[in-house]
Amino acid sequence: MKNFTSVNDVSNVPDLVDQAIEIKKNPINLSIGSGKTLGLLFFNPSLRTRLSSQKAAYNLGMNVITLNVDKEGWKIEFEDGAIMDQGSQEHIRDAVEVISQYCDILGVRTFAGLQNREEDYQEKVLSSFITHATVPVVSLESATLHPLQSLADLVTIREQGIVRPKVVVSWAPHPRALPQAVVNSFLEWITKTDTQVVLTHPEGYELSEKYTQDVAINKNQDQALQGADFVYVKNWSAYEPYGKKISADSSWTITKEKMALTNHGRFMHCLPIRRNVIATDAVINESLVIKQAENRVYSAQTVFKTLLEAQHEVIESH
Ligand SMILES: NCCC[C@H](NC(=O)CCC(=O)O)C(=O)O
Ligand SMILES: NC(=O)OP(=O)(O)O
Repeated sequence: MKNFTSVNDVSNVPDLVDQAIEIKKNPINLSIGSGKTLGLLFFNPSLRTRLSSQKAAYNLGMNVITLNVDKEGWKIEFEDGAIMDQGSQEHIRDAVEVISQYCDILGVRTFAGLQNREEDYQEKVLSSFITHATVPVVSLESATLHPLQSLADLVTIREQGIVRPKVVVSWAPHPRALPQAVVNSFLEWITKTDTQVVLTHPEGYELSEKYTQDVAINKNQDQALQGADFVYVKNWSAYEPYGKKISADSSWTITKEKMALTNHGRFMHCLPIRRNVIATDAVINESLVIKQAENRVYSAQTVFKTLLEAQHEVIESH
């Protein structure tokens, strides 16, 4: 593994899930990361990703340096060849080459701007990091994907021990327009496992075909929920017209009554969650959301360990 930015960086998804479950049993392994530094750069807010990545790094004996670029950094320029006589103060090329010297793994969080679909789906910011970094780059949620979350979600599902579960992925209402990253990513990871996946959303919330081609879609939420073992819920804004909120239909909120349609289904959400909008308190309080967040530590730790081991192999082979 060179970078960790999507499921395509992983050769065997079930194996990686197994590794995370093994690490969770015995998480402290201080030797592998001793003397190594994890750099974390945030262009957007975070609670779980920031803290679980730090905790994972500490479990491996690493040091951690963090910069909230949006609040504390210089204003970054992303255009090659830009004449920087306006607002931006530092070019991404210089920033990333400098940061690469300070760390052994570089994590980046950069949400979709939701203004320009092409720019977001080309992963303009994350791609600049990959181009200019001289160390492995880990996505801490990018414009279109959130692989550390998806790995933790697969660990959480596997821990329930259900053979070939039915996993229903449902849209739910939200007061703001949100990115498609979490749902895109979950779909590309869950379809690499032995599960039956059904996606449900209102008319107009179709995702990019890239992420839905192997997925059954049923736009009747009640029908989709029948027999579900897991109900993975997320709001996202429209892919077309891009980034727009086109419904606030509260009949899509997940309630106890909706969960009663499932096969004792377990509710899942990446957090943060708008309570009594996405789902009711009663549903969230009995859900897997806290376990998902717990598993973020072991998902990050598995990825950092894999990347550190790959670096050791390169050094030894020289
Ligand atoms: N990292 C987890 C999700 C992050 C982001 N949610 C948010 O921005 C929610 C903010 C709010 O509730 O206003 C998203 O949907 O991609
Ligand atoms: N689920 C998740 O990524 O949470 P944060 O945005 O708080 O990191």
